[in-house]
Amino acid sequence: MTPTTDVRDFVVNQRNGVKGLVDSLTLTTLPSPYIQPPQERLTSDKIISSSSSKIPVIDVSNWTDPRVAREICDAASKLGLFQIVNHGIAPAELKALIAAARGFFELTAEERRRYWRGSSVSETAWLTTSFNPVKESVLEWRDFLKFEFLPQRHGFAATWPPVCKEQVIDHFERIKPIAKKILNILISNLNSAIDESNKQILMGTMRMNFNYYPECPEPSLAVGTGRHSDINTLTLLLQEDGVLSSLYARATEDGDKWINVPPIPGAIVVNIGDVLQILSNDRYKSIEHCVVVNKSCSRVSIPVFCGPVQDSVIQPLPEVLENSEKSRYREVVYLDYLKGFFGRPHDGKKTIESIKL
Ligand SMILES: O=C(O)CCC(=O)C(=O)O
Ligand SMILES: [Fe+2]
Repeated sequence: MTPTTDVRDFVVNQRNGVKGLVDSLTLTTLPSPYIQPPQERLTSDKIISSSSSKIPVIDVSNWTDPRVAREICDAASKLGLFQIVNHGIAPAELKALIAAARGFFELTAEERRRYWRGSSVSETAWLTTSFNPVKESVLEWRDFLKFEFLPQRHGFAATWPPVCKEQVIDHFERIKPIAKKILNILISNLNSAIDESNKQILMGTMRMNFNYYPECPEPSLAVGTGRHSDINTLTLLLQEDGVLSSLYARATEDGDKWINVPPIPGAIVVNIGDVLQILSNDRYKSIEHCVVVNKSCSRVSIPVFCGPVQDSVIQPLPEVLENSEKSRYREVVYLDYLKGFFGRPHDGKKTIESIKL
């Protein structure tokens, strides 16, 4: 990269990512394609202190304890986000996964580029930058590698990067039963059950991101991940320990106030996605969240997204509408919903709003 190279071209079209940008230049100011308009910056006046409002931390060491179900359903219907501890995945396994993600981003730009979206050597893993660079007027300060978990397809992971392949498969396998237990609790609380009619909607697909946020010369002007709610059913996110003040959740549905979701060693952040909000006809809330970047250190986060298969029809569960309650959403095929979300820049809860009746 030379001083005259166009930054957007270097990062996006030449497939270097923002990691490639920080590695090839000593940046002292934020390049203009990353400068967010003031309304998108998370300034301190928008942040609620964690002493006045807290993210629930739920001990799930005994899944059959009615307290666990109560706390999960309560958190899903209020904030739409909570953390779980004592979930059974060993801290050393989580650390190994974070190290594997860092290992991938420490490969050379040329090695990383082999996985770039559109020409990746793997059909089920691809790397890209920002969120939707074609549609975004301002880019997000993030690269991410996405994995699709297709255990029924022979050799689905054969071409995944060797530096992280084993850890990613292990993590999918460890997260799956935990996601299932949480979904079971949430769905039972709606007087329904996970069965043949809805299991492909609830967790027919599992995807994982390695999100990588490089150190940023002027973090207050940038965003790592812009405001959005996840569109799937349930997300289980691993944050890297020690990188504070990064993930923020909207504190109230109206108003521009945000609360930090602090990393707790060994914990997993769980958030409700749009599909669960729709299935429950608004009893559960998908939570808007965003990520702030850091001046002195990079950060890795690893969400696992459980969600519907593409041809699922998404609408409130029949049990929820039993007492002639009206559906608040028009039914939608998940593929169309995906296209709506991925077809525009991150924009809060615009996708779910677009199908509100
Ligand atoms: O980096 C994080 O903590 C959250 C990332 C996120 O919201 C996402 O990948 O959907
Ligand atoms: Fe998210």
